[in-house]
Amino acid sequence: MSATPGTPLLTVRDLHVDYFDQENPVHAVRGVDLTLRRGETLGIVGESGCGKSTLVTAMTRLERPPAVTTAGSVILHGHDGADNTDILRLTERQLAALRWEKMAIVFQSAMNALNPVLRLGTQFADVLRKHRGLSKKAAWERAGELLGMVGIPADRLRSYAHELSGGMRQRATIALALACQPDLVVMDEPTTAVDVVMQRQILRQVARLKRELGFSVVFITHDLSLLIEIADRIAVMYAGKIVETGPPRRLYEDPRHPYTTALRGAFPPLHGERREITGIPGSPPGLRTPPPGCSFHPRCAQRLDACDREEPLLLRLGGEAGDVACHLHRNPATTPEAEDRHART
Ligand SMILES: Nc1ncnc2c1ncn2[C@@H]1O[C@H](COP(=O)(O)OP(=O)(O)OP(=O)(O)O)[C@@H](O)[C@H]1O
Repeated sequence: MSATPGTPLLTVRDLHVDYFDQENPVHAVRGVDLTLRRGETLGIVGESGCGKSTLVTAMTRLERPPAVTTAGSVILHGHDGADNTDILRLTERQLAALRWEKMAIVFQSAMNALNPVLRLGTQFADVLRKHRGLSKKAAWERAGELLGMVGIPADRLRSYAHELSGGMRQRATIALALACQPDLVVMDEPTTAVDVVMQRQILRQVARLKRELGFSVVFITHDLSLLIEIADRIAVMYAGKIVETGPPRRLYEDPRHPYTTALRGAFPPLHGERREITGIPGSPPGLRTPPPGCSFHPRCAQRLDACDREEPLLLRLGGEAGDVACHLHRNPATTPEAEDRHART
């Protein structure tokens, strides 16, 4: 983990994931491009059903049938750009070597991540012995330190998951994810099952650990206000596509995509002035047959003639401002990925 902060850690290109559960599949991820830099927190936000979980499970090869990754690449960059690995091309054995050590995932429900019939210490020790080659005694000691990092006393190592509070369980899964000091920690709605006070405490702990240990985070939520507080960069996802990216401040003060504006209105800011909360009319489209053109057009108050016919490309806004895919913003310079895609179609 000594590589330079700010260099790319993960590059996702043109990722497509379908659920083949019926003759007409669900196109849950439809050509996603993303770059995660070392040491950064990238937030992915969107309403339920926009494809966030499908995206991160495909990126980490944790997707389950009937999900199939049909195209794309997910490059994990080695230190200083060397040893690039396409995660989608790895064998199960190669993947097993990456899991925990390079990337770990924290799911929404800690109960799913922790084994109910094993003591916490046994679960931590299993991972540490397998991936770190520690002796049983050293593994239990290290497990105690890891729990300590998230504010859980080491004597809880003897507890079973059901004996812990919801907040403690979630913090324990975060500690477990950090056991082998991975470069990447994916967090899929890690704080939805806990109350707001615990949520803040957990997020503060994650931010502190990230500063100390230097890992990168991909953080998924439907709450844009939360990401404004914790993310270095945000990607807004709608109907299986990234429709806007940018730094939190720009996205909050000057959202360009009408969907981002709608999401901002749907969640109260955690700090600052109080605003009226406005719901987003309608609901995200079914992804077996996504709407033509811009997928948001049926719900968009600002739609133009082209919106139900032409699909807007993700265009660069310039500098560090990010990208947007919306016909209201046709002028920004085309991204290299968009040009490349254009040339191929
Ligand atoms: N096992 C499955 N079989 C068929 N379709 C699925 C399956 N799982 C998810 N989908 C569909 O894939 C699309 C994306 O779902 P996904 O769970 O990735 O969205 P999400 O943004 O993570 O939502 P949430 O916040 O509710 O988890 C949705 O249309 C959903 O109905």
